[in-house]
Amino acid sequence: MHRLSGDDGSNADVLHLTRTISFKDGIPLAGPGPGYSHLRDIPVLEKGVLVIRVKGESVRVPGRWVRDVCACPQCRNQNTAQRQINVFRGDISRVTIASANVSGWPQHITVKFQDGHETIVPASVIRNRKLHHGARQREGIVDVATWTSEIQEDPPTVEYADAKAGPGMASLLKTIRARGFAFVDNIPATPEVTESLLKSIGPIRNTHYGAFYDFTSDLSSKDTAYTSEALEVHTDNTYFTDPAGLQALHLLSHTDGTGGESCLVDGFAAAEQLYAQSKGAYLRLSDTGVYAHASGNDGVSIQPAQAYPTFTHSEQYKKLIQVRWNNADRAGVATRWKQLGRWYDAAAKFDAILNDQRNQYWFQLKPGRMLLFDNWRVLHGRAAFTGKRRMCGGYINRDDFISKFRTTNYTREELEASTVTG
Ligand SMILES: C[N+](C)(C)CCCC[C@H](N)C(=O)O
Ligand SMILES: O=C(O)CCC(=O)C(=O)O
Repeated sequence: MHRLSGDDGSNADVLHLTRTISFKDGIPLAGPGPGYSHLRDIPVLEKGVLVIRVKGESVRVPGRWVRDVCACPQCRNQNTAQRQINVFRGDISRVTIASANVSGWPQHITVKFQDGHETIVPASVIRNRKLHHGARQREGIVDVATWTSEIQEDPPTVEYADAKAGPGMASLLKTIRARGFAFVDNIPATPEVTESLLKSIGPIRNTHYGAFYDFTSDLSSKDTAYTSEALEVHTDNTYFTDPAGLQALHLLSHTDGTGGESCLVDGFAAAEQLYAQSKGAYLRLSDTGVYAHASGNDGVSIQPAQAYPTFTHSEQYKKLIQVRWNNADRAGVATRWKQLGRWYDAAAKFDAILNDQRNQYWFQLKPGRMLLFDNWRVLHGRAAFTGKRRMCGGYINRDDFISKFRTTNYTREELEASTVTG
């Protein structure tokens, strides 16, 4: 068991995600037992809190969880299956349950919130909340310089003419390692040149969106990126076991309309702020796995190999190496019922930091200025827009990104010294 100091200073046992795998006849039997298949008792409402009985124990269900899992058209995009609400802020974060209708049990319960919103919670959703249960060269470590909105004064920028190869490419990738992103200026505003530059860094990852992407708001892929809606800041690919390391966005055109401004937040800076604000919350987001999904496209139902925490640390260097955060694509929190409320409290703190304008860098992308950012660190979002907006770019694997950084910034001897003996 991994003991955490809870926000209220209490010792909270948080089941560490490392599972005990016992081998029987060579067949690995992994993980904890079945979910709440024994959930027979009808949930009851006690003073506005839904209470279920699990293994004879009364468990309080966080109201935010009930709303968070609401699958009605208002709360969940019926085309993309993505969440369209944010239970961490605003009125919705404070709503309590007014009544619960259990006439549909054991199939479902219908919960009515104080704001009048009704949520049908299938019993399967409750049951299925199973307990899911060396060197600097080698890792391409550089001194990380975190930033907040002041980065707008002097955003990291490299000229395309320099970035194409050699020292310019080394400088571009070192800048991204240190700051989390860089603009490539005066790049020809064509998909061909954009793709070529990306390929000079590493292979473009092929996903269910295709490889090099050139998209607009036509829902050609069932994801809200393919709409004209606002996107709150997020990291991409939280539904992949291995989210892309680099993401490129190059606006090719935007006609007959306005909006679509881009926003970046340094996830490492936000994590630092959370740690300073509440170590308990930071640790909670470091030790609680979160599932994510990509389910909109026909024939696509992607989930990561396991639930990964919001903050991942290098076991070797005890450094924060990855931030994973996507409110729309989140699919479930792998923790006990009794810890769920604390996760939501910690997540709400982190969401507030991300949503603090002092941490947000807003700018308008334009043709000829490509954005390249570290998708393991920097969150990105956009404002809603009107008109025709065409964006292109691509994903590059984390390992390919670090590989190119290393091979352009270190000599072969340094690399061999750190790779073989580090
Ligand atoms: C970049 N491209 C437009 C191809 C896909 C965007 C996918 C966005 C997805 N919700 C995620 O967060 O990963
Ligand atoms: O359209 C944009 O500006 C960004 C879309 C987005 O967030 C993404 O492609 O991941």
